[in-house]
Amino acid sequence: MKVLVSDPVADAGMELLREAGHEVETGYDLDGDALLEAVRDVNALIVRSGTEVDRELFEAAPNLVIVGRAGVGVDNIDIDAATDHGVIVANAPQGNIRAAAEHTVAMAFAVARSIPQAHDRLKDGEWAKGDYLGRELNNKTLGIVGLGRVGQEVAKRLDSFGMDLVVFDPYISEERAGQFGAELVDEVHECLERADFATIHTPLLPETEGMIGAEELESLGDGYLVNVARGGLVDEDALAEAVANGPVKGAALDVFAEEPLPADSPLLDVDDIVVTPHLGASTEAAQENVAIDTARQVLAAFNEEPVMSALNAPSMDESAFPRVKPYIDVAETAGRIAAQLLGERISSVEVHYEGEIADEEIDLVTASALKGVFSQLEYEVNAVNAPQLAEDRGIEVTESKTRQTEDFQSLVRVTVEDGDSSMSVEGTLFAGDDPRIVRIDDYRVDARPYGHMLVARNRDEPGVIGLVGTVLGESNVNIAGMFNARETIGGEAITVYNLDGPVPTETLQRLLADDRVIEVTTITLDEA
Ligand SMILES: NC(=O)C1=CN([C@@H]2O[C@H](COP(=O)(O)OP(=O)(O)OC[C@H]3O[C@@H](n4cnc5c(N)ncnc54)[C@H](O)[C@@H]3O)[C@@H](O)[C@H]2O)C=CC1
Ligand SMILES: O=C(O)C(=O)COP(=O)(O)O
Repeated sequence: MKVLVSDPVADAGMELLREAGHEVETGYDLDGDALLEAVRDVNALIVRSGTEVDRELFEAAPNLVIVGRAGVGVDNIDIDAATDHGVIVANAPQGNIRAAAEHTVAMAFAVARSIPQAHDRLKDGEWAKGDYLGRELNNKTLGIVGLGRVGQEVAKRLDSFGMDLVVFDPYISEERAGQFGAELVDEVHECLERADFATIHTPLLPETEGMIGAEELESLGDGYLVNVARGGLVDEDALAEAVANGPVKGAALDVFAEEPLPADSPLLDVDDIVVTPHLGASTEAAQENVAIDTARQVLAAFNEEPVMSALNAPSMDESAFPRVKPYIDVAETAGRIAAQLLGERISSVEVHYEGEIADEEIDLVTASALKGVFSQLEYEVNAVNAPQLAEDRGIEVTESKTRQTEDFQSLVRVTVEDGDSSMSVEGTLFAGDDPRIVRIDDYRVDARPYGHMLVARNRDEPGVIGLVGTVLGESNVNIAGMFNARETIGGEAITVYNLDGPVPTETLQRLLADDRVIEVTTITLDEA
């Protein structure tokens, strides 16, 4: 497989990919058409915050399986576009959070003690001791906006520096905040009003964009703002104004709405605004961590294993995967057969689980059943985009589970419906890993799902199987195996054939010309 790394990532990650036999190329200066050209034949793209991964890029990269973000923030990646194209987006949500938290603490001290300003003047030969009277963090209140992974690490560190902690985060509980010695408040304004130092740690989302504007800075008053999260969270013009002319005392920023920060940014003109060029994650340890984590996600995607930190695809516990994996294939096959047999547009899909499989995480199995159902569509469907596709088309998807089972250790049943008609297909595993289709509609069968198959519904009369054998034989289609099941003697029967090749359309027409044959459907699956 081919991997393009378009932002600088530690060697440890690239080594892992190379050791696994993959081709890894770097292209740190690529953008525009050069980037689109470079992704044309790649299977994975690894980025940090520097690469804009937009819809156009996904359109230009037909072989892309995964975009790995060697870090936390994915605001530079169009995840909806990735999902539409069936591409996994995975980040590395743990490896750099301590680095980001330490940088936050460093920035708070830097601005409160004017370290960069004093440093510059001393380097210029000036002993400006009398010009700086800083503020201590000790005994002050820290307002944390967003108590997620980084926010929590910051809370732990600054709590131990003697700060009182107030948190605004609408998605966490009071108990959770309490575990970090913090008080949860309901309004961002209250958090900022009480804060001597405010620090932001939310993702950049449409809902959080510009969340700290002129009014919020007014609430902060004579305090300091630290932003090591994302530039777009803060109105930069309002901040420059609030620090230059009051009321805000100072700000320390690692991130900017536009990066690199344009030279004419008003932030650069204000002395009490301390800036760093997005260095929060730039430590040796953090870079090694996220590079390795990202490479592992890419390898998992290449191996069709669950991608643990996928943001747009179902995942599961690594230890459970070996138990669930065979059912992923069974569900896809059952979905594929059910949809092909129904042969109409589909308004709902139900995936039912019985037996031991009912105890497992089955999101990936259901996604795979949907992939099977949609496999006849003209474009590439996979477990990443199939659930989205169902939603986009207004197809209702339901799951049901029961621990009880009649005959098999575990069973997956996929039922597709459109209005009055429906079709159910049940699959299981014999001897732990041998996939079998054990029911089609109301018929119990025992069919091996692979290669070219023919499912015939016919009247249960003598000679029909002979007819099918003769007609297939005359078309030079060899029967590799077959299973016949019937409702009642003389009623309807269903026969499933495994064939060595495809059935020509005229052969199907010849079969249908016999009035004992009610319906014939060909199904194409992967070879065994
Ligand atoms: N400067 C740098 O190099 C780095 C920056 N980051 C950035 O730091 C930020 C935080 O990262 P993590 O803590 O890992 O993310 P996280 O997802 O663990 O935590 C985010 C927190 O924000 C909260 N939140 C969401 N919407 C909110 C709202 N409207 N108001 C208040 N809180 C809200 C969530 O409930 C969650 O607790 C991200 O923007 C990330 O990209 C992360 C690492 C390095
Ligand atoms: O992980 C994050 O969210 C970061 O902001 C780090 O960004 P970077 O990988 O240094 O471009």
